[in-house]
Amino acid sequence: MAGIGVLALQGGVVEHLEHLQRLGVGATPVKKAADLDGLAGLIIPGGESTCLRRLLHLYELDEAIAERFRAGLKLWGTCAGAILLAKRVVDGDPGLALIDIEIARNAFGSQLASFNTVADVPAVAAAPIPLTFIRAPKITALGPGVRSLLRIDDYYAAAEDDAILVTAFHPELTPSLAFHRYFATKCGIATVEADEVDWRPGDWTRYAPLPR
Ligand SMILES: NC(=O)CC[C@H](N)C(=O)O
Repeated sequence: MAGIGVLALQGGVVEHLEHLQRLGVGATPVKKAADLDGLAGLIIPGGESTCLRRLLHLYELDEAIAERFRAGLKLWGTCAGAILLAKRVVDGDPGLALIDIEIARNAFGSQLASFNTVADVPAVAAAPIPLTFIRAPKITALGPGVRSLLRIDDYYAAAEDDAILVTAFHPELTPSLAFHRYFATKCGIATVEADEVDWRPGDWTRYAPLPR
């Protein structure tokens, strides 16, 4: 069965694998090009985008991912992963440069400006979704062919084209499985019913905002 890989060089890997497993989706850590064999989708996790860009190059995974992408591999970048997938990085160098968006790194300020919020994302789930932003970027412009999934204030927090999903936040660090289910569907992979972790806005504290 085709599954979904999680790039496992640096950053938030385990939490993505666990969310996929809760949905009954085959989940594989990807450390080298051969690990991409047979995958329908790849998640590029959050972490540190300059570090990830260098590691992708060092392990020759940048070329391998671009090649598989041209052959139909679907991609989802969360936070640093979204930065790596963007064609334009404000004041920075692009990485894989595969989706026509502009993105600004560290756009909320320092790590202390990390925060949780809750938003309606009608294309992804009927109920509001919890969102965790950690020294997050802002998606500042969308090219033709890219759709907004969530706009907040002056930025896009989630967007997609036909083959790539990008989120400025970290769904894998929340109790919600909605974005993982959405990406699995985009990859043509069926998910199991429910197993949605029960939560109510305001009562999930695992990643509460840091004290000032
Ligand atoms: N949570 C994250 O992935 C943070 C991204 C990080 N600030 C960067 O620019 O690489």
